[in-house]
Amino acid sequence: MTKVLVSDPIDQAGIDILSQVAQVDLRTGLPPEQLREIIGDYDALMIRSGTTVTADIIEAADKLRIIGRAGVGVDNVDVPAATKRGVLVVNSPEGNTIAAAEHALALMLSLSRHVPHAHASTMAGGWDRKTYVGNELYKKKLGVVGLGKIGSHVARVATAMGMELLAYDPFVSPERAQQMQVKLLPLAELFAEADYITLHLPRTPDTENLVNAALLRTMKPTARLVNCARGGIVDEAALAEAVEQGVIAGAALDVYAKEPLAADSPLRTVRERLVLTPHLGASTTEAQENVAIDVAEQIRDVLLGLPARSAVNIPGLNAEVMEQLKPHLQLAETLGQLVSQLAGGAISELEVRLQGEFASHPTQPLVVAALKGMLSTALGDSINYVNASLEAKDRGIHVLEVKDAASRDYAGGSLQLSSRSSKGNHSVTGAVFADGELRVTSIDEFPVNVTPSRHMLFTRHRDMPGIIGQIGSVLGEHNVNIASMQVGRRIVRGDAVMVLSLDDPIPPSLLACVHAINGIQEAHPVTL
Ligand SMILES: NC(=O)c1ccc[n+]([C@@H]2O[C@H](COP(=O)([O-])OP(=O)(O)OC[C@H]3O[C@@H](n4cnc5c(N)ncnc54)[C@H](O)[C@@H]3O)[C@@H](O)[C@H]2O)c1
Ligand SMILES: O=C(O)CC[C@@H](O)C(=O)O
Repeated sequence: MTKVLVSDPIDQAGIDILSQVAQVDLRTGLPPEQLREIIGDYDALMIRSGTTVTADIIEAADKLRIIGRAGVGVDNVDVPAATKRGVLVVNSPEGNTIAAAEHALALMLSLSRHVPHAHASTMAGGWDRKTYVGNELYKKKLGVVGLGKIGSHVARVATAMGMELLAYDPFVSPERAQQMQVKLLPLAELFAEADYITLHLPRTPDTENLVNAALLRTMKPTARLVNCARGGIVDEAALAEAVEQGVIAGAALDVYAKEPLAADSPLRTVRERLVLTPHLGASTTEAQENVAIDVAEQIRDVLLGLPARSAVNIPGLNAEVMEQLKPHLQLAETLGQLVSQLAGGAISELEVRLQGEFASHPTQPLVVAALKGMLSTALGDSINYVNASLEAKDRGIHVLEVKDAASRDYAGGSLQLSSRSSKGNHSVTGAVFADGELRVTSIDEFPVNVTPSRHMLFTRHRDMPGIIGQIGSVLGEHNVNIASMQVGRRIVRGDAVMVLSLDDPIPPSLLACVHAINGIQEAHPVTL
């Protein structure tokens, strides 16, 4: 029975989707050691930000095929460890964009009009209209750090509110910024000029403690900071001090370096001008339904053997690409299996050559498929689209990608894989014909026209009378039935290759007899 563990609270709509294909166990708040103990039973894990999936947990996850993060950030998942183990990580890149953007705007308005503090004072019996005089956002400068999905929505709404938009995002083009009526500035200038600063960038080694004491000191004393992105981007102790001492006019945080926020965090001692929420950015009914459906559908699809649309650890290979390139990926995988079985040993270099029309397809998915096929000969089912590139790298396999658009061999182009190993070099070429059929079109540069089949035998031999008959007789003596046969040669009575499609696997004793035939130079059984 396929089993999915849901270890954080998710919307029922997600549970309903998962229940179509699996037994769903909802067990929230598990301590890490307990999660480690039970994870081995599960095929899929669905989480929000509450569960941290460490390398240790992934190590114990013997059956796990997919981790689904119902949200954007996957910083609570050890993605490299998952990749290494061949576990797919998927997220919901857009399901909570609006929710997070609106929370950042809510925090900005809370700061400018002192809403939380005025509320607390009124609830405590007060009627204080002097202390809580605010400021308008209208005509103020808003600095957006990280102009991605959430930052862009904040920018659009803030523009409509009459704010002047500044932004810092090293990956956004001046054209895009101009289109959004946003002035791109270096980070230091943005911090010095803005009246409000809102952070919408990921936490990475580059952005950790980006907003530190020194940067906070460059802000205007009237300026305010909002972080609804990720904890750890702001130095919390430095921020508490800057707000307390009036270095800046206020700050609002939704996310923290360590969550839940420690009881003794210096942030909890700041009584005024600081607004804290407990990671509520994505907590709207709408966003929770969106992300639960988005991620549950991907888990369901992957458990059914279909591709995921938002895979974090297979760059460039989403469901759309996989559907479009399906026969081409199958060809790359098949050629990968063929070349590794022809090589018969550890391959040190693989050249992936996209010829003619093939060169118009994205290279990366085809390379991954070729590596998956190639490595599956030795590693079996443990190799997949997730870990193929990493495994190849770990094994020191040098991968070369060549695009030769000028080649005109087949209408749809062709794909050639060439391997180098201590036992010699081999190459196989294949094409996808108009009917979607795969063909092997050359082996070691000898032209053939072979439809790949489950059991095959490849020989390299002298082109001389009688040799084909002898091979046929040996197969017959071993009760191995030939389904089809192809011979390829470049010159008469020179070297030749033969490809036999067989109905049965080749026993080792048969292979020894084939090798013993006079004129046979190489014989390789292939199983696809
Ligand atoms: N508080 C919440 O509940 C909540 C909810 C959703 C998302 N988030 C967080 O919000 C952040 C943004 O999410 P998104 O969906 O907009 O992501 P996104 O990928 O669409 O945008 C991120 C932007 O940050 C930019 N960026 C990367 N490094 C940068 C750097 N060093 N300096 C400046 N910009 C940089 C990128 O170019 C990109 O444009 C993420 O950290 C995400 O985890 C928080
Ligand atoms: O799960 C949550 O509520 C937070 C999600 C949010 O931080 C995200 O990165 O999508």
